[in-house]
Amino acid sequence: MNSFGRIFRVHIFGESHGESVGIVIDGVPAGLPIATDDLMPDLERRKGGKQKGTTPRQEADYPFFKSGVFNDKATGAPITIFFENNNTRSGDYEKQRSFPRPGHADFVAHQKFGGNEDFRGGGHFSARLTTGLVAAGAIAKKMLLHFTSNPSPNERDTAPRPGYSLNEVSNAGITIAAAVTAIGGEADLEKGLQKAIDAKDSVGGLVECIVNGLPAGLGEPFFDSVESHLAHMMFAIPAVKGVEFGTGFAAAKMFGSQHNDAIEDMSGKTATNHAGGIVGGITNGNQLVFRLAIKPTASTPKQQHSLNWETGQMEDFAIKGRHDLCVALRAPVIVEAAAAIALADLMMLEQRFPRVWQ
Ligand SMILES: Cc1cc2nc3c(=O)[nH]c(=O)nc-3n(C[C@H](O)[C@H](O)[C@H](O)COP(=O)(O)O)c2cc1C
Ligand SMILES: C=C(O[C@@H]1CC(C(=O)O)=C[C@@H](OP(=O)(O)O)[C@H]1O)C(=O)O
Repeated sequence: MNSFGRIFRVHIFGESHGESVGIVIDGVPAGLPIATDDLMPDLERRKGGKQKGTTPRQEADYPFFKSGVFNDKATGAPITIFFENNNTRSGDYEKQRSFPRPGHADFVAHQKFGGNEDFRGGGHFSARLTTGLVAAGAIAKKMLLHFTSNPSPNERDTAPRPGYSLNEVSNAGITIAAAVTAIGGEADLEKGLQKAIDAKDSVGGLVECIVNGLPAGLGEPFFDSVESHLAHMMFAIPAVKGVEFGTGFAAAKMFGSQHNDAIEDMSGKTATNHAGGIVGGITNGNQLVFRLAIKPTASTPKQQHSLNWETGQMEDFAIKGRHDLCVALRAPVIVEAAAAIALADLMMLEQRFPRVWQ
């Protein structure tokens, strides 16, 4: 339902204009140091109103720890974090209620939940809920940073299992970085955004994510391939409409001899990385690379023609409110968090974390 993961498991809750949004995280190893300051940098990156083209709705996004943290360390019990919603303007949504927004979840929410849904600000569908994802992601990132293939002597008793030596070059932990690489097809992001501003419309974008330091051997050949696990998580991010790994869709236009990544040595290092770090559903120890297509914001300022479900007619209307002109701008930190959560779960499934937290 609203949960993801098997060992490092998250459960997301809240509504954009309700009292709060947040996340429950199960499976965080006891003893992992956790402080508000660990979460704040990523929560700041996610906030609206800090760069041109993002929503002017500003919230404190201060994480309240409600359970699972004691003396600044994870207790091993579920961690509950919540964020208050204080800067809501629900009137905008009441006024526009007769038009279920095309591209947003108003219509499907109504069909599925029979009018009981909290529609204000998109309710439970809103990107407001990604605050919880980013908080859980910051904790997952911290766990991943501790991964080292070359543990210090006191960690050796629970060191990574033998048989997983392929390309285990990471002594710097697993690091994740995502960035916007295009807006509306323009590599010059400023230009892409300006085009939308000039057209008084919203615009889509491309986000690329790179993970370094992953060991080989994560994932399973079929249903639990790393691509499946990551894509499952990535499609939970509102407005994500496509995911490709490595060369992705462009691979369909290549010869095998071009696409194959020559293996250079017994570490498994490859000369090229068309595979994007995953072969047979399993990480091969090379850099993990994937890209996401992010659709243009549904709530565009441009006039639209769609159903007024009170009159039963298609009519012109325009959405007034505080919206992101380009969702992709705030997406990278969410993508990193989503990747960190999915990968922390895979690492725990493979028992790849040395026991470093007391
Ligand atoms: C960071 C971020 C910010 C978003 N901001 C808005 C917004 O201001 N207005 C809007 O209509 N949609 C916004 N969205 C997208 C909607 O939440 C999303 O399109 C909607 O829930 C329907 O889900 P779907 O696009 O995945 O089908 C945002 C998404 C993200 C990731
Ligand atoms: C509040 C956030 O983003 C919101 C995401 C969003 C949507 O439809 O997804 C719609 C807007 O909501 P509102 O109309 O209440 O301002 C954005 O501001 C946030 O990210 O914290």
